[in-house]
Amino acid sequence: MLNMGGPSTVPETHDFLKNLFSDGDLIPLPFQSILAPIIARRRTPQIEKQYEDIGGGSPILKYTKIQGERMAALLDELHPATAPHKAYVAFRYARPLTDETAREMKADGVKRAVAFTQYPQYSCSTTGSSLNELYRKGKTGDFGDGVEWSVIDRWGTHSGFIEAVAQNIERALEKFPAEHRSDVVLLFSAHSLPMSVVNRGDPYILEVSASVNAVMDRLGHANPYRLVWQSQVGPSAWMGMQTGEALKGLARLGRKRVVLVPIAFTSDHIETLYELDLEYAKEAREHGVEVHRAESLNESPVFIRALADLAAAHLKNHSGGKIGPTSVQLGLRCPGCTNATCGAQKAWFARAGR
Ligand SMILES: C=CC1=C(C)c2cc3[nH]c(cc4nc(cc5[nH]c(cc1n2)c(C)c5CCC(=O)O)C(CCC(=O)O)=C4C)c(C)c3C=C
Ligand code: FES
Ligand SMILES: [Fe+2]
Repeated sequence: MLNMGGPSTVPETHDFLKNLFSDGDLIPLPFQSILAPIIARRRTPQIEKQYEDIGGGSPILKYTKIQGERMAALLDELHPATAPHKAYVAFRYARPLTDETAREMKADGVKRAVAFTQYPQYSCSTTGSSLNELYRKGKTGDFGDGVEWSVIDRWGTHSGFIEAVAQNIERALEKFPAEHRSDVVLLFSAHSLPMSVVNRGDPYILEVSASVNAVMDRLGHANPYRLVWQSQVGPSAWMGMQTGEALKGLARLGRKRVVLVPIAFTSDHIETLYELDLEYAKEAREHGVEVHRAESLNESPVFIRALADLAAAHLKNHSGGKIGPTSVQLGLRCPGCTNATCGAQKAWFARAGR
């Protein structure tokens, strides 16, 4: 289960940020190995405070373990041919990092593995970075020899995922009086991307939009909605409109009932708990807006069932060389890609299942 991870405790914040700013697939910096520790150190106090404010750390490891254990148990029933199944976590910036997980899988003697991204929608800065890291460790044998790999690289319109999000929206809508419910604006919010990433042809904006469209179809288009973008960092241009500005704009236009919907991350993190709940919602309330947030998927049984369905269908179709070990879409690099690792990664995974 691939994801970025987060500091489980406040003192882990510095290492998390250092790993994040050292990732050239996420943030390409000149003199990266020199600049990354400097930027990380400078940013640490502010981000530590945010993790303190949300209860002393990121819950992503806790939720990923729960999701993985329950998914694996369901999979044993849904796809007994490949049982027993075991979920491992490989985070990009926090423990357990890929090399730690590789050692564990090697010690367990794993021979068949699925790289299952926990980002529903594909971006080269998120899933792409995790796959590049997995490729680097895989090709040097860190996971052991002769492991058959395949990849679940995106699933942003899977019906079980869409159903789980829709149910959480319905629960949030119930907090408004029945007579006002159909006026409530659904404000879908996803982590933004720098325009330099969008403009090289990254698929994330399209895929997040497809998720929103699928959720709205499931809800029968009963509410007006927008997709907006949050958490931009640094001075460069990022995809907009920004979530905070959108909330203020809606207030100005007299649209004072809003459900905020996190759509690109499956468990709580500082962006839901801090930015959405503490910053934006508080500010919006000051502008007279009633805001409720749809819960993150966290332990949603509908969502965990969706993960198991995805994995079962994948194991059925992508084992033993019947069809390729990855989706067709993973094979296409962004038209503007200049990162040689992306090409090598795709070629390696295309062979890894054969
Ligand atoms: C799908 C989700 C995410 C995308 C896409 C994404 C792209 C992206 N992020 C940065 C820079 C930073 N992100 C940071 C934290 C962070 N990012 C995501 C998710 C996505 N990022 C999450 C969930 C988190 C925080 C973890 C948490 O617990 O909330 C940070 C560090 C925090 C900070 O310093 O503000 C940075 C930096 C870039 C440059 C980027 C696309 C290229
Ligand atoms: S940046 Fe998208 S494939 Fe390299
Ligand atoms: Fe980010």
